[in-house]
Amino acid sequence: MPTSGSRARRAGKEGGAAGGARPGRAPEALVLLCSVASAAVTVVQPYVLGRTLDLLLRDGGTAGAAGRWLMLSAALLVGELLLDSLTSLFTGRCNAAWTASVRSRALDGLLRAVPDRARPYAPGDVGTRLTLNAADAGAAPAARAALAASMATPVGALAALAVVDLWVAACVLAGLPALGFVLRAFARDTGASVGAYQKTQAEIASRLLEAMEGAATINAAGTLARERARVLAPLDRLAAQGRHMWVLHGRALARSGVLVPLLTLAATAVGGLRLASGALSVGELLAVIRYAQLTAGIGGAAFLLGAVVRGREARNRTLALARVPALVHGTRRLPPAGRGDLELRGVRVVRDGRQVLRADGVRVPGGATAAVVGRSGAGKSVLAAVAGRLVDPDEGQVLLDGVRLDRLTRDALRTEVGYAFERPAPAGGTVAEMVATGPRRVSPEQVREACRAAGADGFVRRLPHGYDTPLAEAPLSGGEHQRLGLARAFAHAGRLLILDDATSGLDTATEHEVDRALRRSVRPGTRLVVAHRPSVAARADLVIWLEEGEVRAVAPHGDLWELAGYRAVFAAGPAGAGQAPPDGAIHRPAPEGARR
Ligand SMILES: Nc1ncnc2c1ncn2[C@@H]1O[C@H](COP(=O)(O)OP(=O)(O)OP(=O)(O)O)[C@@H](O)[C@H]1O
Repeated sequence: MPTSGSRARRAGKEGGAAGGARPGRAPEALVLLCSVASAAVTVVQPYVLGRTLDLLLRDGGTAGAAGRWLMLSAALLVGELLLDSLTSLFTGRCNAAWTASVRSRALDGLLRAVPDRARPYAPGDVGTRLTLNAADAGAAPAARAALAASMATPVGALAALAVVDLWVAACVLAGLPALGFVLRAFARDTGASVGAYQKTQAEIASRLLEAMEGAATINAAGTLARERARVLAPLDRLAAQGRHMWVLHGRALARSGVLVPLLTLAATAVGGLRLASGALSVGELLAVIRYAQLTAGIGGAAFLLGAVVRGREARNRTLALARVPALVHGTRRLPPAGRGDLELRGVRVVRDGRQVLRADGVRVPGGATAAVVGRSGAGKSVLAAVAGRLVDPDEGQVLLDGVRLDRLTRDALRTEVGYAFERPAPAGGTVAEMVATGPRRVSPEQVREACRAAGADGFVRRLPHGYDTPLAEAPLSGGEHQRLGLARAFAHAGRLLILDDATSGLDTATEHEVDRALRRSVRPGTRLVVAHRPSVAARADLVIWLEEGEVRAVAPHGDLWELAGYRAVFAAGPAGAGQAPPDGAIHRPAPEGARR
């Protein structure tokens, strides 16, 4: 039997494969082909040039064979230029295709991830991985192809050198190990330093985003200077890491910069001696000097090697997001006539080794509204997350109309179980699109109806372009934003709707109106409402009362209000402290099966 861990890992892999199709080897192969062709032309050029010179010296500048070789030299130059242009074009396309692929795989994995598992990745860190790191990772395949091709020039030049003169070739070959050593040392040292640099970049981005999110608090507390210092604290480390990278680069370039002229000089000396002894012609001397330069040019690979190493580190960082474990969905559907009976059986959730929720035998009958109540940190959001399968419990099961949530298809789960949160994500470009975005197809009329039910229609119509106002241009308060989130949940309501603090920004009167509209105008079903106000609990059919992660009782608010411990929850609560429940609510009986 697969463990939940192995299933989650498999889902991560599946998730990673589903989005951002890999561009395949074609773009890389085109870069390689053009670079190798260009390298071949580069290798042929010195021979043709040397031959042309020898013919010109022999024929004294008269037309004929020398003229043809001259034309060939010119054609090779033009050909090299064209091939270099094509290499640039294909490199750009290859980089773009791989960057898009790596980025979408990472984003796809992140969006499918179990929220708890994605929590360690701070928003700024994710931003850096998806932008800078994804671009570096995307540049690696073309750099790898160019690196392979860059080897073709020195290897081809060395072979050509051996054909023209073995002595000069032996002299150049003797100096090559030193260059190889320089490159190897560079690749080894630069890998570690690039990884550290990328990590620090992400750290600064994370701190900056945190500061932007808490800008109002920072302003109010007058801690701007301290916050600036906190955000920029890793800057010195980043600068040191950057300097270290440049030192490594510089050292590799300097070493190869000394070695290359030395090698060329030695080759020129040996070639000169061979010319003096009559073993080489003037044109051949020209060719061997150029070949020695090209062979020693292997040092230039340091730059490409740097890009490949940087790309490898960046790819690991970016694709770590694609490997965040995701939920695995089953194959079952819900019974069509089900009313939304919800049951938590032996549920246990553990975080950091601590039990944060235990709920056994908790039932909410189909069509009932259950308020989840408890002090801050009691486990209300954890229960809400488990009840709609945003996360799986560590033990136990959650059943909807008798079917385990983890056995449902993704489609069945997301069309039949909806959520609204305290801070809804702004999906879609315009206000109407935000409300319409979801698992169901929603008409403009349904969007307006949902907005009316959520108490959003009035302020939306007062926006500059009404429902077509882009969200970025809509000056919305926290409560208005929340109402749009509610409208989206209402428009897509399935048989279970979970509101996790989704009305905390609404005044009591508006909240009451929304509740009435929810009962009248939204598809009927079971509701689970995380509540801080006694008025909300009083309107619910039953209350799930949590204390320190344990279900203390499941009963109507009226019954529970008799208990001092229950009343104390609201006395300590953030809103509605000390309010008495409306009379009518106290005596309302719980629906059948709701009591424990
Ligand atoms: N991913 C997590 N890692 C560690 N602890 C967690 C995690 N998620 C929740 N917890 C802990 O579980 C407990 C319950 O959290 P939960 O968010 O459900 O509280 P809550 O009742 O909704 O509180 P509030 O009313 O303040 O929102 C808290 O102590 C919280 O720190």
